[in-house]
Amino acid sequence: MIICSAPGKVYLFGEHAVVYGEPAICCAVDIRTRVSVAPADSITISSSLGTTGIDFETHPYVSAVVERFQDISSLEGVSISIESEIPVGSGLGSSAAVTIATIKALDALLGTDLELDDVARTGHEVEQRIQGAASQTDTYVCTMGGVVMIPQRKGLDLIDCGIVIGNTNIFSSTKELVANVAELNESFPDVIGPVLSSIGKMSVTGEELVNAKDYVSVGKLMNINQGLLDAIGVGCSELSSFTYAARNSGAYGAKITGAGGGGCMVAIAPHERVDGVAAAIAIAGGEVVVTKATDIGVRVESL
Ligand SMILES: Nc1ncnc2c1ncn2[C@@H]1O[C@H](COP(=O)(O)OP(=O)(O)O)[C@@H](O)[C@H]1O
Ligand SMILES: C[C@@](O)(CCOP(=O)(O)O)CC(=O)O
Ligand SMILES: [Mg+2]
Repeated sequence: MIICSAPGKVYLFGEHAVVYGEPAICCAVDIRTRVSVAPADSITISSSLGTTGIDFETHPYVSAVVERFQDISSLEGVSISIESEIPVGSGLGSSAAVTIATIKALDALLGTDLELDDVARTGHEVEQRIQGAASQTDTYVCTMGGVVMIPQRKGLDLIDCGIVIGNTNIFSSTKELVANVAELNESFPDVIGPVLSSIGKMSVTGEELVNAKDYVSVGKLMNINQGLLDAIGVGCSELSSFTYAARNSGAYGAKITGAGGGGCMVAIAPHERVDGVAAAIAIAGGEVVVTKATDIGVRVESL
């Protein structure tokens, strides 16, 4: 049996705008999805969502990965088992993590010898197929780890501060939220276009600030980014309440991470303020995950 794992991620800046070609800064975090694969007579995919064969209702991402390997190798049967610390449909990149860990595990099992760039590219193609429109951000960051600027694929310094995530536990589908933003952009292109390009400018300014470890300024920009995410309709009252709770208890800054509409917000905070920020988000009703940036991308855990 082969086991591979891949990390989740948070966006410091740029979700949604990155789908329109604007830059984003995304950070791999220390919560992971593990995928085990073993030779078998037929195809079985088993996760907390159920046990199926190739099934685009229950396991769209993993099914699409299996179909890719059927195209490039002689794959007929395999047993795939998924365990994840990343909440599903939450903005933490669970779809990218399960996709990338499955690609790496099947690559190791079938000896297809994919380079890391090929793993990321194949993962992006799968996200595009299932999500409709998808940027390369989640699949690239989850493959490589670290803090990455997209589309430049430039590695930035790992952020050295607390990362506190607040989960609304409201499931939100990235595909739907991306489609909603597209609709808004079609209705009001002259209004939404500049909002998306302003978000992109925050990533450009944010790059230098991250590398300078100026987290006070990074936090201020994250707060501005949050206002613009609200403006494009991907907020909700719980996300707003958690972001204000985090800011009022000493976070550098706080915003939605990922698709929004539910899912998670992320705060960055001085290490000594992490407990206070976590408590404030919990009192506001959030399920809290305290984590840190990681430079460990996809990896083989055991062969
Ligand atoms: N542990 C898992 N096991 C099986 N499928 C998963 C798992 N985690 C995520 N997925 C797939 O990813 C989808 C959620 O992806 P998405 O809507 O992009 O949200 P997220 O923000 O979590 O990436 C799920 O509906 C499921 O198809
Ligand atoms: C909204 C978007 O920018 C990020 C989505 O992230 P997640 O699936 O919510 O973790 C979409 C994308 O980049 O493909
Ligand atoms: Mg996703």
